[in-house]
Amino acid sequence: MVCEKDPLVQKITDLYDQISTLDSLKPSKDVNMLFTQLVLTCMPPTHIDVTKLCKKVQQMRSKLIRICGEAEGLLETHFSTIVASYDNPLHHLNIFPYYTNYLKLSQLEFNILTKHCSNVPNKVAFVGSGPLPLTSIVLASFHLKTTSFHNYDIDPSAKSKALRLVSSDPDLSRRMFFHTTDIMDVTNGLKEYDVVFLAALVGMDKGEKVRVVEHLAKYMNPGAVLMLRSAHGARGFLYPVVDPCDLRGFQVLSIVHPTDEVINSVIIARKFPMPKHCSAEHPVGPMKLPNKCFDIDMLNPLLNHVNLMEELDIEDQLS
Ligand SMILES: C[S@@+](CC[C@H](N)C(=O)[O-])C[C@H]1O[C@@H](n2cnc3c(N)ncnc32)[C@H](O)[C@@H]1O
Repeated sequence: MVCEKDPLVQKITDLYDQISTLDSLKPSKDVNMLFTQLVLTCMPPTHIDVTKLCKKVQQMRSKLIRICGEAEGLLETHFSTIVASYDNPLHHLNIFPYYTNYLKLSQLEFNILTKHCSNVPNKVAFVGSGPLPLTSIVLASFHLKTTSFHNYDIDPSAKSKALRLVSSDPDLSRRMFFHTTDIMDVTNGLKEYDVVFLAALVGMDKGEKVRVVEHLAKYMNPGAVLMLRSAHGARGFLYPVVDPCDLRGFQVLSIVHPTDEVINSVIIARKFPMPKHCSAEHPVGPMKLPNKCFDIDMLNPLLNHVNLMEELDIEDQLS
């Protein structure tokens, strides 16, 4: 059990106390300084397992994740507006301070996707795309150049802001679509996608995340791929952690934990083909191989020498 006496937890708690008393979470010198300190504190690999926190620290973590989510939304809105003020917004994405992080995260997600999928996806959904849909833009621009991207966001302002970024680009304006809706209200439309990305901030606690995943399991096409963003170690104080056991209805193929400035872990899973004895209401549980398969490879050369830990690829185990 990890409690508040742990030195790392004490440091995170101290930063939480300062951040939670800020008048506003909008980007400013103080906000940027505190969140930079928080990210640098949570980034290094650590012994901490956020599923084993004492009640008091768990409560602080839940509040901190929501605060980080709100601040991230405000940061993306702030920079989306600045980038959109240029004639060719897509040539100015590097104004966003975490643009290179998204380049690396999208490269990693593309490498993982191509490792498990032989065909180039025709249609991809990104759930929780936000006012600055960098993942869709980077994947569409550099990696999946014939794929169409359907971006879903519950926030009405996200669509109008995102459209201002891509509408001046002849290629992306034809391949990028934006929908304002709660993903829980999208049903049979989910069947159209070869790949669904689920943003880290959709489902802010375990219960919410599981409900979203179960909804996707119910309506996604059998055999379609789900790419989820999670967190590992102390990074679990910044983002919700997705446990393979939460992925009922999916076969978990690989889990990758970057150890550099790419904060999110990446999980790739495939929706089971619907067995005869199951129905959409009662999806089959995840095929989770015994834990002995979940060895940690410090560096997997197949993934372009990105600094990461990879939990062994399940499909290799099955072959
Ligand atoms: C701020 S963006 C940040 C995306 C971030 N890069 C990530 O990977 O999570 C997260 C977006 O998810 C959206 N969102 C949260 N819950 C949602 C839901 N149930 N359906 C659709 N969008 C949702 C929020 O409105 C927000 O704009």
